[in-house]
Amino acid sequence: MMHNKSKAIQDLYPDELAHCYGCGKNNLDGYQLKTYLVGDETIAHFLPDEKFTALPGSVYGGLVASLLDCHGTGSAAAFVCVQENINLNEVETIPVRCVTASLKVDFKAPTPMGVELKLRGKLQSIEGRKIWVDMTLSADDTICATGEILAIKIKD
Ligand SMILES: CCCCCCCCCCCCCC(=O)SCCNC(=O)CCNC(=O)[C@H](O)C(C)(C)COP(=O)(O)OP(=O)(O)OC[C@H]1O[C@@H](n2cnc3c(N)ncnc32)[C@H](O)[C@@H]1OP(=O)(O)O
Repeated sequence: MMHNKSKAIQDLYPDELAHCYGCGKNNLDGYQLKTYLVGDETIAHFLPDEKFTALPGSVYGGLVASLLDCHGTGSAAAFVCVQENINLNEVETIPVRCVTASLKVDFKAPTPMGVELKLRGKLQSIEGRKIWVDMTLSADDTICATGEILAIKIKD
């Protein structure tokens, strides 16, 4: 997948904060989701293994929520950097880390197995340490789930 030359947000997390099961580069058993800042939105792709089946042929909702969770915190960190004029192409590690305070998921359609899923994130607003991001998770051209996250920027 081409995402210009930018690194994934999660690959910029410092090693001591890169163990998340959903997106930590240092968690070899985890999903290792990769979120990229592309223009004014964030993108990630994920192909679920069959073990994440709910009903035959469809992806279990907990995985969908996990992907939105990790894409949301990564997106929030990226949007804070944009606001603070931090160029992600010029840093070795990202100086911002966000955790999930609240996550809302709406399941719109069954998420099919065997299709690469696409996650997109758009900044809704930033208020102090609070960052709200709107997300979609799609398979081909169908939006299977939408998500809204409130992420909190961790204090230094
Ligand atoms: C130093 C390093 C630490 C290590 C970090 C590990 C990072 C890696 C982890 C990787 C994770 C990967 C991703 C994952 O999976 S993260 C895993 C799931 N998330 C968690 O486990 C987070 C658990 N919660 C907390 O740790 C704290 O509650 C946090 C850090 C979120 C805030 O506690 P903190 O003491 O910092 O701040 P605050 O309480 O003053 O709140 C701040 C503002 O936010 C508002 N608010 C809060 N909650 C809600 C809510 N539910 N709805 C609406 N609003 C809410 C609150 O009113 C306030 O607003 P205002 O009054 O200012 O207007």
